[in-house]
Amino acid sequence: MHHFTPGQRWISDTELQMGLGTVLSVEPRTVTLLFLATEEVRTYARQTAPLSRAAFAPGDRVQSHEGWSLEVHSVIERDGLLTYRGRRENGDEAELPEGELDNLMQLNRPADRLFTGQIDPDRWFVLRQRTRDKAAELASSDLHGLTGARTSLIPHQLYIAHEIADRYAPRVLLADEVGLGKTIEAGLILHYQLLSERARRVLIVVPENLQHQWLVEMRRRFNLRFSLFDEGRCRAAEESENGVNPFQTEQLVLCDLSFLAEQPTRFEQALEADWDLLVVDEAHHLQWSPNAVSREYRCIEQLAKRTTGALLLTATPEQLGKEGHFARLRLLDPDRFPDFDRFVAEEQDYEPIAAAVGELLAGTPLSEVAEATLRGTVNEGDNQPLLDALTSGDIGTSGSAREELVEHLLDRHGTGRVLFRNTRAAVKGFPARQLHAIPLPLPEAYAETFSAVQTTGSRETPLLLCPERLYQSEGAATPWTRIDPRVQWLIATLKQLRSEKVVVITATMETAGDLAEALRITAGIQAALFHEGMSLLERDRSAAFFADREYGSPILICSEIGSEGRNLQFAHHLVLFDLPLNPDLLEQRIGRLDRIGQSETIHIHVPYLEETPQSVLFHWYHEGLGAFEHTCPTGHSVFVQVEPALQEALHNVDADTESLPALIAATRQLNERLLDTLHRGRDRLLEYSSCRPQRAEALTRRARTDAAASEAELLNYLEELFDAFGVELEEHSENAFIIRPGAQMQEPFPGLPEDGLTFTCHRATALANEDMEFFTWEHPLVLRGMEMVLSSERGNTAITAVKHPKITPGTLLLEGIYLLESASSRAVQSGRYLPPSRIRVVVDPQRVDHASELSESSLNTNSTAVESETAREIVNAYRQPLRDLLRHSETAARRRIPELLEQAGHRIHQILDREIDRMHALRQVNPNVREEELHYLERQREAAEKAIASAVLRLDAQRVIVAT
Ligand SMILES: Nc1ncnc2c1ncn2[C@@H]1O[C@H](COP(=O)(O)OP(=O)(O)OP(=O)(O)O)[C@@H](O)[C@H]1O
Repeated sequence: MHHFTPGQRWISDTELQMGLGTVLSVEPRTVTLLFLATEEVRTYARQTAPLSRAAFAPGDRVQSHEGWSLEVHSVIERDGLLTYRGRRENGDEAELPEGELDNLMQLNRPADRLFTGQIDPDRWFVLRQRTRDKAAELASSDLHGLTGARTSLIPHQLYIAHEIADRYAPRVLLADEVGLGKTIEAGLILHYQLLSERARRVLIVVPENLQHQWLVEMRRRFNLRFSLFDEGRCRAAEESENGVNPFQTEQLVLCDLSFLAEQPTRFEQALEADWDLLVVDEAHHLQWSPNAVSREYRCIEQLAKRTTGALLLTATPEQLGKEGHFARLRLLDPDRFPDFDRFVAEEQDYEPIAAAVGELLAGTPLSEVAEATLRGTVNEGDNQPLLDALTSGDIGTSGSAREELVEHLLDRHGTGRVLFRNTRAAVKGFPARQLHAIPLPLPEAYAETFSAVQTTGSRETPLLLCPERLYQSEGAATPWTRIDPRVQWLIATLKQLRSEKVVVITATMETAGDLAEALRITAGIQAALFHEGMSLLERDRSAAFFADREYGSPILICSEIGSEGRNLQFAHHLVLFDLPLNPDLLEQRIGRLDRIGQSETIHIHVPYLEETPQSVLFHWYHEGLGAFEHTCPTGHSVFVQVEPALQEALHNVDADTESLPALIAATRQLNERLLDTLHRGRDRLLEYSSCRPQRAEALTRRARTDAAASEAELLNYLEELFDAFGVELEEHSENAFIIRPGAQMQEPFPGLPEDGLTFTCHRATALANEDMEFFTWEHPLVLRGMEMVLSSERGNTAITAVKHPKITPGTLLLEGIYLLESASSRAVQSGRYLPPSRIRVVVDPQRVDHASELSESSLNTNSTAVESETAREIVNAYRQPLRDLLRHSETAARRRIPELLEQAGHRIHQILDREIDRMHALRQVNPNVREEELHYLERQREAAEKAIASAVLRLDAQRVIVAT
C-alpha cells in the first residue's frame, strides 16, 4: 500500500490529463486528493489507488506554478514532503517545495524508462497504440453507451435513447405503450450517462414486485450492478459504519416506492444522498389531484426537485386522468407546466401544427391551410427562409427545407422534448390478438348475490365483477370454486392447452389463491402463484417456476400485481378470470404477453357469467372500445366520460334491455371521435416527435454496421489483450469462447473469475445465451482491460529492428507517440472535441519526419523482435543520439498542435453553437427548454474552449527503430 501524507503530489495513472494532485486527507482506508487543474476532488481506496508519486530526481527539470523552472540538483525530504533544490533558467539557485509545483506538470516517464533500460516487448507497444486509438474513437462516438448492451438494436428505442442520453441532466417521461421497451430505453440512457460520466449516482424507484426484475435487467443487459435497498440493508450499513447515510454507501441504488413513502427517516436519507439521476418506474402510481396529493407523489416530487436528471416511466400516463398526467409532467418541469388549464388549452393548438407536419412529411404540395399555419410560425426566427425555399418550387432546396421545417415544428410545439410515446401502430410488427369469449351460465347461488348488491352504490362494483368475493369471508358455507362455472371451464381449458404456457390474471390475491388450490385438488394441476401476500422471494421463485421451459409449471395465476411490468411474452395464452373496471389496467394485463419478443398470436380468453355485470363489462370493452384485440389509447378518457352510465348498467343488468346497446353505441362513437381528435392533434405530434422514422432507421443502420464491424475488431483486439496479460483463450462453440487465468498471468485480470468465463461478441448468440457474457466495447471487463493497458507504463518504451525499403540499413529512428490532452473534468467533455488524439512522429537524425511513409502497419509487419539484452546495449551505446532524437521528435510533434487545436475549436463550434442556436430559437416558442439547459450549454462551450486552450503535449510512448 502507498504511504500518503497530506501535501504530497501524486498523479492519477488512469487520468494523467488531470495533472498533479495534492493529498488533502488520509483516512484509514481512503485517501482524498485535490486536482487543481480540473478542480476535482477524488477519493480512492488506499489499497488500490491508481496513483503514482510525482517524485523527481537530480537531472530532471521541474516547473513551478509561477511559471519558472528549475533543474534539480538535489532533493530533500522532510516529514514525507519533498523540496527540490537546483538552478533556475536565470542561473539563480532556488528551492521549490513540491506543493508549489505546476499543477499541469507532466512526468516524462517513457524517456526515463528508456534510459534506465526498462524496455518492453514490441507487442506491448503495438497493443498500447491500438488501445489508445480505440479509446479515442470511443470517446468521440455518439453511439458509445447505446449499442453495447445485450439488446436487439430496435429503431424506436435507439432513437429515443439517442435523443435523450446526450442531454445535460435529462428530465423526461418515457411513455411508450405497454411492452415496447421503456425499461430498455431507460437502461440505455442510464448506461450512456454513466459511461460518459454525465451521471455517477443513480436512484431507481420501482413498485416492490418489480425490484428484482429491474435488478436482473440492469445486470444482465447493461452490466449495471444496482444494490437493492430495504430496511435490512440500511440497518446493516449503519451498523458497519456509525452515522453513515446508507444511501451514500453505493452509487447505484434501487428501492421500492412504498419503502420510501412509508419510512420517513429512510426517505430523508435518500433525499440527502445527492443523486445525479432519478428513475421512477410505473409512475402512474404517483397519484395527484388538486385536492389530494398522494404520499408517493410528494416523495418523488421532493426527490425530483433535488436531482438534476429524472426519468419517469409509465405506459398509461393518463390512467389516473389528465390531471395526473399533467402532475407528472410538472414533476419534470414545474416552470413549463405551472397550470393545468393552460396545459389543456395548449392542446387545442396542436391540431393545425400536426396537420402541417403531416403534409410536410407526406411530400405533397402544401394546402392553403397548412401554408397559413406555417406562416404563423415565422416569428420563431428561422422559418421564413425555409418557407420561401419550399414555396419557390425549387426541387433542389425544397426537400431539405421541408425536413428542416418539420424539425423546427416538432422541436418547438407540443410536449416533444419532455414526453416520448411510441405506439404499437407506429412501431408495427406486433403479432395479432385473438379473443375467445366464453359466456357461462349464472349459477343459482350467485344470482342471489347479484340481486342483493345490484341496487347498492358504485362502491359495491367489485363485488358485482367478482362475485366470489362474498364467499371468501370466513365461515362461508360452500367454497365458491365449487359453485363458479369459470373454475370448471378453466380446468377443462388448461387440460386442452396442456402443452402451452397460460397466464391467468384475477383481481385479488384471495381469488388467485383459491384458484390455485382448486386446480391442485380437483385436477392435480400445480400452478405457479404470484400475489402480494407472498414474499418477494416467493414471488420471484414462482415467476421463475413458470418461466422454466422444462420443469416449470405451465400455468401462472396472478393477482393484479402480476399485471404490471412483468415479462411473460414467452406465453401465448392469457385468461382474464375477471375484468378490471379501468381500461388502462386491462391494457396492462394484456401487455404482459403483448410485448416485444412475443412471437405468436396472443389468445385472450375471457370467461364471463351471462346476464351479469361481468357480461355488461365484457360487451362494453369488446363492442364499445374494441379493447381486447387492439390497444385502446382513448380507453381511459372514454371511461371517465361514460362512467356514470356504465355504473348504472352494471348495477341494473336486466332493468331495461335497451340501455346497454345504447351505452355501447355511445361509447363506440365517443371512442371514434376521441381517436380521431387525438390522431389529428396531440398524438400525431407526439408520434412524430417520439420517433422520426428516417432518422431512427439511419441511426439503427449505423449502429448495426458499427456493431458488426466492432465484433470482428473486438475479437481480434481481445486475443492480443488476453495474450499480453496471460489470460488463456479457447473456443467454446460457434461464436463463443472461454477465458481463464493462465499459468503466465502475473496480476489478476479485473472481472475475470478464477474459474474463467464464457463469452461471445456476437449479439444474436448473446441474446440466445444469457449465461454467456456479451463482450462489446462497452463491457466492463473490456473497458477495464483497456484501462489497464493505458494506465500502466507497459508498452511505452520499445525497440524494434525493421527491414524497410525506405530506410537505409544502420539508421536509428525514433517513433514518438504524443498526446495532446486538455486538463478538464469529464463533465466539460473536452474529450468530445479534442479526443485524446495521438500525434505520431518518426524522426531520423536529420530531423525529417517519416510518419506518413513509415505507417504503423508497415513498420509492424516488417519488424523483428530485439532481445532485451541487445535492446539495453543499443540504448547504452546511443544515449546522446537518442536524446537528440527525442528532442527532434517533440519539436516535430509540437508543429502539429495548432492544426489539432483548430480542429477541436471547429468541433466545439460545430456541435455547441448549433445546439445553442437551436435552444434559443426553441425558447421563443417552446418554454419546454429549460433556462438551466441553455446556460449549461453556454458554460460548456466556454469551459471547453478554455480547456482546449490549455491543452498540453505529453510523450506517451516511444519506440526506437533500428533499420537493418
Ligand atoms: N431491444 C430489445 N432487445 C431485447 N429485448 C427487448 C428489447 N426491448 C424490449 N425487450 C424485451 O421486451 C419486453 C418489454 O420491454 P420492457 O420491459 O422494457 O417494456 P416496458 O415498456 O417497460 O413494459 P411495461 O409497460 O410492461 O412496463 C421485455 O421482456 C424486454 O426484455
